Amino acid sequence: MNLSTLQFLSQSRQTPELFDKKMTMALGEQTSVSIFAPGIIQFEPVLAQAGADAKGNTLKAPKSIVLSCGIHGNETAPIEICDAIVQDLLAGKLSSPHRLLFIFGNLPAMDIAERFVEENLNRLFNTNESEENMEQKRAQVIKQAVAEFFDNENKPSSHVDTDRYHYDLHTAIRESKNEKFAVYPFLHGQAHNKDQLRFLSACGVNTILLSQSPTSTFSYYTSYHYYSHSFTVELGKVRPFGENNADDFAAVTTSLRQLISSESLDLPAYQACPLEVFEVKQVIDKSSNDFRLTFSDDTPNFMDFSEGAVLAVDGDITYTATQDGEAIVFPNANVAIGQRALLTVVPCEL
Ligand SMILES: O=C(O)CCC(=O)N[C@@H](CCC(=O)O)C(=O)O
Ligand SMILES: [Zn+2]
Repeated sequence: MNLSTLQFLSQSRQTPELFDKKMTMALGEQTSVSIFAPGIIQFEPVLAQAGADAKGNTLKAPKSIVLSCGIHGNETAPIEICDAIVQDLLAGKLSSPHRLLFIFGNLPAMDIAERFVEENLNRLFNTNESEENMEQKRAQVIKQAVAEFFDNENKPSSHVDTDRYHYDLHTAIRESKNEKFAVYPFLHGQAHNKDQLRFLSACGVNTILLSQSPTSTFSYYTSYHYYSHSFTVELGKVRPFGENNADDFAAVTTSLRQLISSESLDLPAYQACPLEVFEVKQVIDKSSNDFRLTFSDDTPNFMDFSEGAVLAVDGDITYTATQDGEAIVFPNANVAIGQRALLTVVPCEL
């Protein structure tokens, strides 16, 4: 296989059978490339594997960085950003001192421009190992690739001393008052990392939601099992392939490329970052086909409500805002029964 002419994403979508077996190849003299499966590719610096440069000097340990996109097939902007980065790495236009794993999540859903084919892939990152449909099978393949990449024999002892990173890139169904935002998965009492928020701010992501409980999302999975600095990052609104405005993604594209290509980053001070932090107040699951939201489909994420305002009705159950300023995020009445249909958030201090 000629890596310099490989069109990794488009060939993964068009001829996935090419990548059915794991393969490892050299990319020039500096980089080893492993393809785990269609849409899953790793880049690893050869010298870093040996731990020393040509003169025998010990090298700084490389970061291990996972960039995932297309976990929802119609969230195209992150897919386009990661596709361009992978193409530049393969063509030798970009190089990295770090270990990189790119995951293009739901390839069949990309082809039909849908969030998923049979089941929401971002609700399958838990201990369940069923393989009854395409998304369940894909979740197992992704989990296996991540396990090999992070290699828990060398697991850090906490989130404090980790050099593992996972940015799961998405776009949202609705407009958002705060256009770019990130979900910081529940850390089970460990401290939130301000350097990570500085990096997200450099990406143009200045709104952070602190999750308060375990979830079955990909970012919670890597955070919990591998102690990576993990985030679900929402970069804007869902649009079809080719309809994303590159200017809207310039800061995140530049910052991700710097993260990949530099030993260390020059980030603004935490105090200088215009961050707004929220904590999740209510996680509202749909429990019946009678579930409905009380606000219109064009109500944006982060619209806030007064205490007592009715947000959703589910048969006999009425969900209301519990305090003034409680805001809605990810409202979706069309989810499967048992799944999250709405989050509410309130401002908080880190
Ligand atoms: O806009 C929406 O309603 C959904 C956008 C999206 O896919 N969000 C993620 C968030 C995952 C998390 O909470 O960490 C999802 O719902 O899977
Ligand atoms: Zn998504």
